[in-house]
Amino acid sequence: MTTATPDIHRGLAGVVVDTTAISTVIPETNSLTYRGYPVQDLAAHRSFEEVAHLLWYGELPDAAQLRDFRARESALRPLDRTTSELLARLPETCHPMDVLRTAVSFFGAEDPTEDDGSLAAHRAKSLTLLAKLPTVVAADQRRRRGLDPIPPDPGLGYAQNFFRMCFGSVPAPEVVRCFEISLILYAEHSFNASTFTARVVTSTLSDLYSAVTAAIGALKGPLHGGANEAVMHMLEEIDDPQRAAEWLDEALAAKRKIMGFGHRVYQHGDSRVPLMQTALDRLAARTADPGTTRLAALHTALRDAMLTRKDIHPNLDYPAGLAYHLMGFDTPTFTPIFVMSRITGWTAHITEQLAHNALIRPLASYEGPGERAVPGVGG
Ligand SMILES: CC(=O)SCCNC(=O)CCNC(=O)[C@H](O)C(C)(C)COP(=O)(O)OP(=O)(O)OC[C@H]1O[C@@H](n2cnc3c(N)ncnc32)[C@H](O)[C@@H]1OP(=O)(O)O
Ligand SMILES: O=C([O-])CC(=O)C(=O)O
Repeated sequence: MTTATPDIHRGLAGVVVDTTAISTVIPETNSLTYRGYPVQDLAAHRSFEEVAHLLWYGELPDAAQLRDFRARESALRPLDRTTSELLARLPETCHPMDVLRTAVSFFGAEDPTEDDGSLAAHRAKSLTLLAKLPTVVAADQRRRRGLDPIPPDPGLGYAQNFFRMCFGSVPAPEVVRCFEISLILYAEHSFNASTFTARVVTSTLSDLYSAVTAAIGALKGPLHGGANEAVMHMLEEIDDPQRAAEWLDEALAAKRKIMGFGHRVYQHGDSRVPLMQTALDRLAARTADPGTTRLAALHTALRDAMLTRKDIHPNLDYPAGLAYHLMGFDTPTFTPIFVMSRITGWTAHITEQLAHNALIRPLASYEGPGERAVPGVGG
């Protein structure tokens, strides 16, 4: 008897596994919409809080809804003492993504409604994570700099408060705006690896904290969210704009993946890059510092060389990585900032998965040894 060889979809490339009403990526036109709205228009004209509301509730908030959303979010920002003490005890040798993963896992252990799968409970947990994650990220960056945490300020917006908790002050509005644009662009991207991870965990009817903890693990990798940090390490390694092309030739000859380039879904450029690049250019233009000018020149030179040699375009991590550096964040803080944003998309997907759940469990084509006897067993 012959059995037909099944089609293998390694990496699930091109496989449509479910429907979603949250966002759509249209690779043919390089476009991305959240609940139908073009992400570029949202990023240019709306706040991150408004976009979070849109992703969770399906509509942009009116003025009263936004006031209520902001009040509830800002009230949830402080960490309790136990969490602060626990996180302060984690080794500084671990990556800040490990701290964040541990924090979410601990929030789950502390939450008395952990097993309440209602929509209201899910929304409350999602808001709690949105509010508390920046407090964790900022405290961890300060700890690594030998500084005490700065408590959240409920009078400040999400982005402004994060800057204040990190650095003790809020930068110029153009800098905050650039950061907010990055948060909006990072918020949601359909069935990417970390979101799909969250959906897989949710599909077993596990809890929201477990799904988010797993998603953080998936985002950490350099082929996914970890690339925004890897971009900065790469720029530091190349160092000189004049060396960009030569470095690239050597890296490609060595079969290295060039961080911040390429995308599973977009073949002709990431829809979010032009807006983020413009925001980055504005940020770089704010200073005459020679180090910034050099980094910006190197960033452009590497992008141009990659396009000439491979016709592979930058993804969002390429401009976002350098933008976060210019804003003053430490490189290991970049991917945790991505988490602070993508938590909105993850939790929207967790809710959607639960609303029409099917256990996610694909098949594999076996290619190991044929059936054989365990030594010493049988005749
Ligand atoms: C927010 C995000 O998560 S966006 C993604 C962030 N990740 C990165 O920037 C890491 C670098 N990029 C990559 O590794 C890839 O482009 C991915 C993982 C993002 C997408 O990968 P896939 O869809 O699986 O495509 P795959 O890796 O098979 O690439 C297809 C071809 O383009 C090449 N390619 C794609 N991206 C790159 C890159 N960044 N550097 C060098 N070559 C690349 C591959 O080597 C491959 O060439 P081949 O057919 O000659 O073997
Ligand atoms: O969609 C993907 O594969 C990666 C991702 O999360 C993004 O680009 O924002």
